Amino acid sequence: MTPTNGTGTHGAVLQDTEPEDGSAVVELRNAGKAYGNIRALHGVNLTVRPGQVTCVLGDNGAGKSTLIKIISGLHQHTEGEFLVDNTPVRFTTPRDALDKGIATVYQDLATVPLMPVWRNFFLGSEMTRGPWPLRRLDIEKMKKTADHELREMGIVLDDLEQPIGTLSGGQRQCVAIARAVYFGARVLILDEPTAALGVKQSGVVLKYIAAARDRGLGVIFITHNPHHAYMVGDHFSVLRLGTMELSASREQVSLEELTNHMAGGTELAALKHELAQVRGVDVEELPEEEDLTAPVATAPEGSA
Ligand SMILES: Nc1ncnc2c1ncn2[C@@H]1O[C@H](COP(=O)(O)OP(=O)(O)OP(=O)(O)O)[C@@H](O)[C@H]1O
Repeated sequence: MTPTNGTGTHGAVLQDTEPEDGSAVVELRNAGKAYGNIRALHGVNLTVRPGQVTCVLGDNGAGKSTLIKIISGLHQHTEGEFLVDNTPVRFTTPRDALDKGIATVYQDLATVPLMPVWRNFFLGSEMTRGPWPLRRLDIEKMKKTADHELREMGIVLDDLEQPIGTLSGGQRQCVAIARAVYFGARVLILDEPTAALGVKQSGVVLKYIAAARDRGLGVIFITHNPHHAYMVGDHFSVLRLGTMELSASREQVSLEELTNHMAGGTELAALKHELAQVRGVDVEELPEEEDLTAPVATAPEGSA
């Protein structure tokens, strides 16, 4: 269900230009970004299609935040092209991205902890009723809609009146995902949604990432964790020091290869060698050196 009247202007606006053939909604072609003399991102190719999860992996400082900021309208690219629905764009504010249906769920979630769940669901896009100047918040409708939308995504909460701050981190992520879906996002950018979560909670969030994908959204899932990425990903892009080191579809890369790539095969092999010299450190569980340094196929450009 999508919003009709009275939902304000802050949610992502549903576009009626959904590509029918699974073609790219968002595409970066040789894109890059320099902050003054610092080149944070260079030569990056990324394709986001409806109904697919594109995972962007990378260690600290790899350029993940810079990439998100370009797509979500916080920063502009300084190299290459950024296309939405095959048309080159240059967003100047996050509002431009939202207008194209690109919603970002940041790690801090921008919620008001003491406000009820339903109130946070509509924060900044409240439903109202009655004519001006007697217009008031339509509390009943907001509660009912939030409840319906959360259930549609398979999220069942005991009480929507409870302050959102009392939910677990995973539940809050799920509410944010359901909210973006309701407000008509076509592309959902998730900034390390499982980073601060335990195993069970991460599983719950991964389930809703899959639910958003099944509802036809293109998802960009930013993560450090190759295991989480592999559970839901259709395509994997690994950034290292601002460049894209690997771009491969699920068929082209195994979890083991992805993990080795993320770990930085050569560095980990060197670390294993060093750790082997330290008494009391068991290096048996680490992969063999030849596995760590084995090259992984990089998909040809445009095969995303
Ligand atoms: N506003 C800025 N001004 C100057 N340099 C920046 C700025 N933002 C990021 N950088 C640099 O760009 C590079 C990429 O940073 P970015 O934050 O995109 O990486 P990241 O993969 O998101 O890292 P993390 O996981 O630690 O957040 C880093 O070397 C960083 O120091």
